[in-house]
Amino acid sequence: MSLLEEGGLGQWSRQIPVNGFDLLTQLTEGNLQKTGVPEFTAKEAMKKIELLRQGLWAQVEPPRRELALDTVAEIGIKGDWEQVIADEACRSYAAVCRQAIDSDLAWQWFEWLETRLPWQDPTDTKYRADGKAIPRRTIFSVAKGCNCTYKYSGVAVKPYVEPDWLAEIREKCVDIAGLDEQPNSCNINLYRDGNDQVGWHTDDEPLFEGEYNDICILSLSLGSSRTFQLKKKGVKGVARNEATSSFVVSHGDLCTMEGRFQRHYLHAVLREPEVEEPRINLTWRFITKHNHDDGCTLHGPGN
Ligand SMILES: O=C(O)CCC(=O)C(=O)O
Ligand SMILES: [Fe+2]
Repeated sequence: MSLLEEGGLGQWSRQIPVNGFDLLTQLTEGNLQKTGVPEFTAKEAMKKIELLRQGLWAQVEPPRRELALDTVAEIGIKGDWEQVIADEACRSYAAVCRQAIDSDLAWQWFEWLETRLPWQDPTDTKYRADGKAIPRRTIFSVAKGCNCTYKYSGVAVKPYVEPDWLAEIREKCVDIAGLDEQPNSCNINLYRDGNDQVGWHTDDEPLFEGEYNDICILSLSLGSSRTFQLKKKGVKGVARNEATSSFVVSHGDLCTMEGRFQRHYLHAVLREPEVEEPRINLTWRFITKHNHDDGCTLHGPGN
C-alpha cells in the first residue's frame, strides 16, 4: 500500500492492522494515534483512506455491510424506538423513544436531580469574554474510581461520583435502549427556562473518542419540552443558526446519537424564550480515554 511507504506511516507499519480489509474498514484516526502516529499524520492518512473508501464504496465511513453496527432502534426491544436519522453514508444515526419513562416516575427523577445534585455554574473562557457562567447549570457524573474532568470549548467541569439513586436512573434507561454495556459517565444539564440553552456543538471530546469511533450517547429529557436541533456538517446554503432537522424532546423521552454522528453532525438546544419551565437533560456516555492530564489514573481502550 503506497500510503504506508510514502504517506508518512512507514515507521509504524508493523503496528498497524494493514491487511486490505482491515485497512479499509477498521482504520480510524484513533487507532493510528494509538500506535504512535502523530495526530497531524493520522489526520492526513485518514484523508487518503477516505479517498480509497470513496472509490470503493462511494462513502467516507465503512458501510455497515462491511463493518457491523446495530442501532438502538434495531436492537431496542423495550419501548418503541423511531429512527430519526439513518445516514448510512456517514454511519450516523439518531433515534427517539417517546415517553420511554412513565410520567410520574420521570417527575420523581426530575425532583431528585433538581434538589440533590450540587449543580455547577462554570464559566466559558473561550466563547464568553464577559466572564459570565454558561447559560445552563451542569454536572458531570462519573463511575466510582474515575476522576475525569470534562473539558469542552472553554469549559471545565469537575467530576462528581455517581450516587446510587442516579445509577438506578441510568440502569433503567440503558435497559430500555438495550445497550449491552453501562455508560461510565453522564453530562447533566439543567435549563432553568427557555433562556437557557446549549449552542451548536458536537460531543467530540477526546474522553469519548467519538470523532473516529462508533459511539452511542443515550439522552433522557425531563420537564419542559424543548427543540433538539441537528445540523449536518458541510451542507451548503444552511444559515449559521439553521438546522437541517429537528424534533421536540419531551418529559420522559429517550433519544440516541450513534455511530460516527459526532463527526458528521452538530446538535443544539437553542433559546426558546416562550418556555417558562425548567428542563433537565442527561446524556450518558462511554469514557474510553480517561483524562490523565487532569488527574484521572484509570485506563480505557483508548489509553
Ligand atoms: O439538552 C439536550 O438535549 C442536549 C444536551 C447536550 O447536547 C449535551 O449535554 O452535550
Ligand atoms: Fe451534546
